[in-house]
Amino acid sequence: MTCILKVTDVCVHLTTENGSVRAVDNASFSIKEHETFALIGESGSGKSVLGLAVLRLLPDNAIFSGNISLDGISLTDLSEKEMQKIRGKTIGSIFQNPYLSMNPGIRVGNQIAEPMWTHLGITKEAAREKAVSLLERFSIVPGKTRAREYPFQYSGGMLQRAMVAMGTAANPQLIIADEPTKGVDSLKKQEIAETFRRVSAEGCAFLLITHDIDFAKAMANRIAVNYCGEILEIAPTEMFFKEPLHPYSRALLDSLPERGMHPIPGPSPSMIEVPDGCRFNPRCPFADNRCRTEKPPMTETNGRTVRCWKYA
Ligand SMILES: Nc1ncnc2c1ncn2[C@@H]1O[C@H](COP(=O)(O)OP(=O)(O)OP(=O)(O)O)[C@@H](O)[C@H]1O
Ligand code: NI
Repeated sequence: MTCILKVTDVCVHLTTENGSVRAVDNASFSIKEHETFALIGESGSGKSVLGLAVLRLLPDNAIFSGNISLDGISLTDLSEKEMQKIRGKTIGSIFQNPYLSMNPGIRVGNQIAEPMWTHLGITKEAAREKAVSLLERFSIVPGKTRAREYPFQYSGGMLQRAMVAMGTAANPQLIIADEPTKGVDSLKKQEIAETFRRVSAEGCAFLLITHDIDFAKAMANRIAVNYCGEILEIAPTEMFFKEPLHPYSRALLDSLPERGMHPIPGPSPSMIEVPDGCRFNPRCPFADNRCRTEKPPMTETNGRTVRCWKYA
């Protein structure tokens, strides 16, 4: 299967008064066509920054290095104007808060139609018609009436679905969904899962950023575990949940309620003064001298990739 997204050795450091925040370091992974790839890990570990790096929407204080290519085109070399064509067309994005992502003063139908007339080169009229059918596809009925309504007239779940409709309007090849289930109840979560599956069945790949591990488990083909700005393990979902290899992955799963809710010992590390060697070493029960001084490489082992000296 061909890769749709290829992220190679990406680093994003954010300059602040207190020093440089190492939000993303040496991130490398690729997402295949039709694949859902989930990036999980604790709050502040750099997941969203990595998603923004792919969209080239990093804040002004960000220092970026590395390469990101989409379908063979290096996004890092594109001008902002070229990048705008990619955003919303080839890459769709869905952010956690539908109230923030949707413009309160524009009719929902027009918001969904907009990426189609700007990116697909169809008339506004045709785009509006397509928006109506998209709404109906996501069970927002009757589409014609609903399209003329404003976001405040929608329930939270409907807005979430409308947002997915908007993110998928221009038939993107990849969707970046950042915390799509944050603050939604389990019924709505199921609805989101269903809409994602529908879009995925049509061939769209997903970069799913979430700390909802159950949602990642239900949706993803592969899981990447992020810790303190680094990816520590990438594994096929089933393998990962059956036998996580990295000590942090294990600790993360053991901290889940269904696995006994064992907290991970020790505090989360600073993102500015990051630990030497393996970033997890201060909290790792297996850490030895080398773990404290030398950074482990990403190593292929048993069908997955792990950044740990135990497997190097
Ligand atoms: N504009 C910014 N300037 C400085 N630091 C920032 C900026 N944006 C994010 N950060 C820092 O970068 C780090 C990574 O943040 P990020 O939002 O990517 O984490 P996350 O894994 O998505 O967390 P969450 O699960 O809470 O969304 C954090 O330490 C955060 O405080
Ligand atoms: Ni985030």
